[in-house]
Parts: sequence; C-alpha cells; structure tokens
Amino acid sequence: MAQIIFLHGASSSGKSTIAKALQDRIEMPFWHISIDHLRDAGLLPTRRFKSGEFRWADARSAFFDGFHGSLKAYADAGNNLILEHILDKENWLEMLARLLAQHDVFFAGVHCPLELLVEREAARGDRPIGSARQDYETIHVGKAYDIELNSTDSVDANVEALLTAWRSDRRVSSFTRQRG
Ligand SMILES: Nc1ncnc2c1ncn2[C@@H]1O[C@H](COP(=O)(O)OP(=O)(O)OP(=O)(O)O)[C@@H](O)[C@H]1O
Repeated sequence: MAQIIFLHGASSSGKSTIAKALQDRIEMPFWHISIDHLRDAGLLPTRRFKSGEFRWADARSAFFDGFHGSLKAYADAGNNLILEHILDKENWLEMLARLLAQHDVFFAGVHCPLELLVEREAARGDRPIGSARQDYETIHVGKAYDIELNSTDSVDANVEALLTAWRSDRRVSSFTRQRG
C-alpha cells in the first residue's frame, strides 16, 4: 500500500508551496505530482492549443483520464505521492477514490481568503484570471478533509500540522467515506 497525501485547494491557494516544503520534511520518499509539472515540462502542445489550432476542449477529458490513471499506476508500483490537484469535475473524487482504493489517501484541504487568492493570481500573471475565484466558490463544496490548512498560516506551521495529522492514521475524509 502506498501513501498518498492529496493537497486540494484553489489555484494560487499555496498547494505547490506546501507540497515542496512537505517533501523536504517528511520521513519517507514521496514523489511530488502535479499537472503543472507535466505542463511545464512541455508534455502538451500548449502553443497550438492557445493559438486555437487544436481544441483543448476536445483533448481535456482524455488528458485527465490519463493523469488519474497514472496516479494509480504510480501508487500500485509502490510510490508514495504528494498529489496537488483540483477536483473540478463532480465525479473525479469518486473516480479517484475507486482508482486509489488500495492505498492510504490523506486528503488535505488548502484554504486561502478570496482577496488573497485574487491578489496572488494577479501577481503571478501565469494563471487565467478568474480561475482562483471560480475554484474558491466551488471546489470545497461537499468535501470532508482529514485536515484543513489555511495558507495565511506559515508554510512551516501547515507542514507541521499536516504531518502530525497524517502520522495519526486517523482518516475521516470524503475518500475514506467513499470506501464505506
Ligand atoms: N504561505 C504563503 N505566503 C505567501 N505567499 C504564498 C504562500 N503560499 C503560496 N504563496 C504564493 O502564492 C502563489 C501561488 O502559490 P502556489 O504555486 O503554491 O499555489 P498553487 O495552489 O500550487 O497554485 P496552482 O494550483 O495555480 O498551481 C505563489 O506566488 C506563491 O509564492
């Protein structure tokens, strides 16, 4: 059984920042997995999607199905994962819970006040304006977490709190509930 720590929060909420600090601190090797890494490594023909030559809407579903399947493949092979991701389709939680049913999934909600999200999104300039707000209003609805973090707290404090909760083996999140 692999260990999976899933950081779930709006765009710009601080998932990557926490994931990197966590990977530096945690007592076992964990791979930090994010769609950002695939995009930044040049996996997608981003320029041609942006130009309209290819339609992202046509490719999106297969891309995410592949990404979700790859998480199962990594975990089934025995790799521990720090996953940062946004569940922006209603059935994704259920699907991931099924794919990762053999593994210990610790589900962490990463929160950030809306004004700060909007400020960070504008300062970064590399995310579509408005996605943080849209995520903020939707992605946490109906989700139960093993821990809820707020990125107004320091990164160190969040990592410390997460590690304490993760080590406790108490799992009460939507992932655990999906398993009945
Ligand atoms: N605790 C923090 N204090 C100050 N700035 C922060 C903090 N956490 C994140 N940031 C800043 O906010 C921006 C977004 O952070 P980060 O990349 O970690 O968010 P994310 O949730 O992974 O975003 P995305 O989903 O869009 O990739 C970055 O510029 C980062 O430096």
